[in-house]
Amino acid sequence: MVKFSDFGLSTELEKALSNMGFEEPTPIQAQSLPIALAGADMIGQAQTGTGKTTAFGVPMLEKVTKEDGIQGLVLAPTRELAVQVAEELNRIGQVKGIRTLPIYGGQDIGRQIRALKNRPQIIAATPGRLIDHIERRTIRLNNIKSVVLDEADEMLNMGFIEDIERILGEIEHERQTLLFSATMPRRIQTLAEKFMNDPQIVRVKAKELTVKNIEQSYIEVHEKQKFDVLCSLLDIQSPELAIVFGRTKKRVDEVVEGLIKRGYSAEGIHGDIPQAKRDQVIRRFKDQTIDIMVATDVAARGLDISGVSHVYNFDIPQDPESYVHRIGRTGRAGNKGLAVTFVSPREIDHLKIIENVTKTKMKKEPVPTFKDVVAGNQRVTINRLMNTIDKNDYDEYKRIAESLLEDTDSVTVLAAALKLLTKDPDVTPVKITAVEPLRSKKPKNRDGRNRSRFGDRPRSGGRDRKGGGRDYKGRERRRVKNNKGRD
Ligand SMILES: Nc1ncnc2c1ncn2[C@@H]1O[C@H](COP(=O)(O)OP(=O)(O)OP(=O)(O)O)[C@@H](O)[C@H]1O
Ligand SMILES: [Mg+2]
Repeated sequence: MVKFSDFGLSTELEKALSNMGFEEPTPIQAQSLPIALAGADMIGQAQTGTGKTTAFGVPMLEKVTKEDGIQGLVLAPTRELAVQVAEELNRIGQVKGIRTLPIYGGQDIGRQIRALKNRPQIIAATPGRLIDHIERRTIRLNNIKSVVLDEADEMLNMGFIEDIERILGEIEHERQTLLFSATMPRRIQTLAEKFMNDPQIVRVKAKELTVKNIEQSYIEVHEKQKFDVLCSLLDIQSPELAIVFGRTKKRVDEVVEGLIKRGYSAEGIHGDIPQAKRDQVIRRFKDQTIDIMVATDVAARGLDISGVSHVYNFDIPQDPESYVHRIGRTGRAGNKGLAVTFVSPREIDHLKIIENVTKTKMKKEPVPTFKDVVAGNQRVTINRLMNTIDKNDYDEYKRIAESLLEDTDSVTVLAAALKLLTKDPDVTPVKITAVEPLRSKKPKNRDGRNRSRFGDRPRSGGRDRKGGGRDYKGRERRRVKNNKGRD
């Protein structure tokens, strides 16, 4: 068995990893640590939730010193991911006194400039905001020793290539470059050839692109029925935490509104929601104040939130990569997860393409019936009742119970109590604007050029991660002109 102590790590980092409860390295960590620690450039591909952050974080943290200013740079496609990577690197790097600062669009730039005065050694950034800082000369990259492109393929999808070229152009001196993702479309090769120095490729061998511990199924459902089916599944499966993915921002807004109307605690996240609110939604989801997060693909990549037991694709994802990353928000670090994808009858071909590329098969499940929902709600009540019995904290009710049982038999009392406790299926009317089914196309055109014909996705790779007009004005204007703007 490989151990973290096999890699000659500094005692501080080895201790940090054991403090985090990491007993042994995951396969991607075991395979990439020797290469990355030796200083080589590397491309790492491994399934979602298998510890890629630590696989690149540890070599970077070993390389930087407390002095010398900013020496490590991680680029990530979304703001939430930049924040999360910074948190993880801070947790590991703390013992060595290494600080990582997240730098991302939508957050007050003055606040970031002040935070930079604390002299972090590592920056985890989204490309757009980093360029703002480079232009303002508030971040200098002349001491960078190591660069990581996390979710590199997604940054290409989003049209960040020019930004990345520009950033790496600022770091032309000798540096180590690492590139990580769960999916590696061929276009990555071009990026690697251009920016990396003879990179070694580490692929954790797996038959499927998705992890085994996620149970995958699909339900063939007409567009108009989707919302009711979602509510039925939420009642039947009662997820600990669930992420519902929708195709567009409007879709996300409408689903959130509908869920709230029917009494679920849900909030949405997409590119038009102000960053402060986005941060709040993630926080509230993490601490389980809300238990459903509805999102566009902005939340599909990299997010590691423990307790996410279910992923629902309210709309089938655009491409197989998106599917892999979306469902990968559950079933992380060896935990189990369940992913259900809604497919309208005309989208079955598209589903087959996803199955072929990911080399998986989704199990077809029937549309749940009213009876299933009632049974699901009853199960929830019984679980609650059993939990209460376990807690043994109901002495004050015992006397009332005894007096009730003097006049009525126990089965009747219990049945009435169960009925009272059990939620009726909520049929409050909810209207969700219908969208056209996704037409299947050969998945070869992934550069986003044709995306506008699907739903209301913006043209030109414009997934959905726009900075909301808050970024540094000059850049925002230029991006609008270039028709690519996010972050
Ligand atoms: N060696 C380890 N032992 C146990 N848990 C680990 C280990 N390494 C990482 N983890 C945990 O596994 C979870 C997933 O890690 P991480 O977010 O790095 O996955 P990932 O491979 O980057 O996934 P994605 O492709 O979705 O970005 C995290 O909660 C992390 O703390
Ligand atoms: Mg990751």
